[in-house]
Amino acid sequence: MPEPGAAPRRSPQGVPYSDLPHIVNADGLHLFCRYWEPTGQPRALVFIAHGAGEHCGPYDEMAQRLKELSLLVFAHDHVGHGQSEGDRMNIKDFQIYIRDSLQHIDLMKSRHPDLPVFIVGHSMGGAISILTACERPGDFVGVVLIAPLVQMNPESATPFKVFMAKLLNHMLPSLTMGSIESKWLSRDKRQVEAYDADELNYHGGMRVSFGMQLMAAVERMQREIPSISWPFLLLHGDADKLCDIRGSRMMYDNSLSTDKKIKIYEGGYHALHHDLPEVAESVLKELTTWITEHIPAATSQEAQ
Ligand SMILES: O=C1N[C@]2(CO1)C[C@H](C(=O)N1CCC(COc3ccc(F)cc3Cl)CC1)C2
Repeated sequence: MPEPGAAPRRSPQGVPYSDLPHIVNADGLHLFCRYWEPTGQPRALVFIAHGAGEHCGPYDEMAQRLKELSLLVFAHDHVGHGQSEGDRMNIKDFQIYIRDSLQHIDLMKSRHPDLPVFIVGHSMGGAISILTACERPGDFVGVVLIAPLVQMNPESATPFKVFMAKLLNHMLPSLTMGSIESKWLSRDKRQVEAYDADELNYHGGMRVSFGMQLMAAVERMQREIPSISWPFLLLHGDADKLCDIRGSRMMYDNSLSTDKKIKIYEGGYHALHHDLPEVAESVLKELTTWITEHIPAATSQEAQ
């Protein structure tokens, strides 16, 4: 409980967290949460991990489709994103995103101990999803990855640029590099315009220190992927300029998982779930079908 008489903690947009669904992370930061709860008995829990600079609001359509299938969907804005506290798109350790995701997942599991759990992650949220599932390999029935950040884009991360980023990180960690070029998110101009107009997205430059945390996460995934054995679905566009498709191909080829599927979208841009309408619809169908097919059949006592 807050100190008596203390000013209420407010979101970056000035809304008291007492008026918003939220959790408080291990560092005392308030994270804004969203929940999509089906009317009847839920069949599974689905955690959605959003990407860098965005927030969990744009996943509403996806979450509604999952809710219609009696799945209980939940998400939060990562530290420093959207309506959560924290320096905008800045993190001292990528592990914080994973720790917070596990905190929220554990909270929902405590409320629904008998439900299977899935994770859906996009881009940096895909990296968070992969590393979260690696920390708890037995906890998740399946992981769905939409254009996950697995490998650096070799054009933008040449050895020279990586060397310079590491050097700059020691000298000027708060120096900003370029911002996320929204034109590469989607071939649908309306989606790009919506992204650019969304004030909950971060449109500033990416700090060198944040880039370093992303690189560290990429290096950690390279080490973890050969021991991955949990089920996953990979969806990636082959015209993705923000997260190279070679990362998804490498994960598919080098993981131990026997239950894995990769679907490549010819000409698809980065945010496939917000790409051309026919692609976005296909992604929703692939994702909802894969998840429902992976919900374990009810055991005899559950069926009664
Ligand atoms: O619909 C959506 N998708 C979003 C936004 O809105 C795209 C964004 C997202 O998460 N990424 C796209 C950019 C990428 C940059 O990567 C780096 C940059 C510097 C560096 F030094 C090392 C790396 Cl790895 C990270 C992943 C989420």
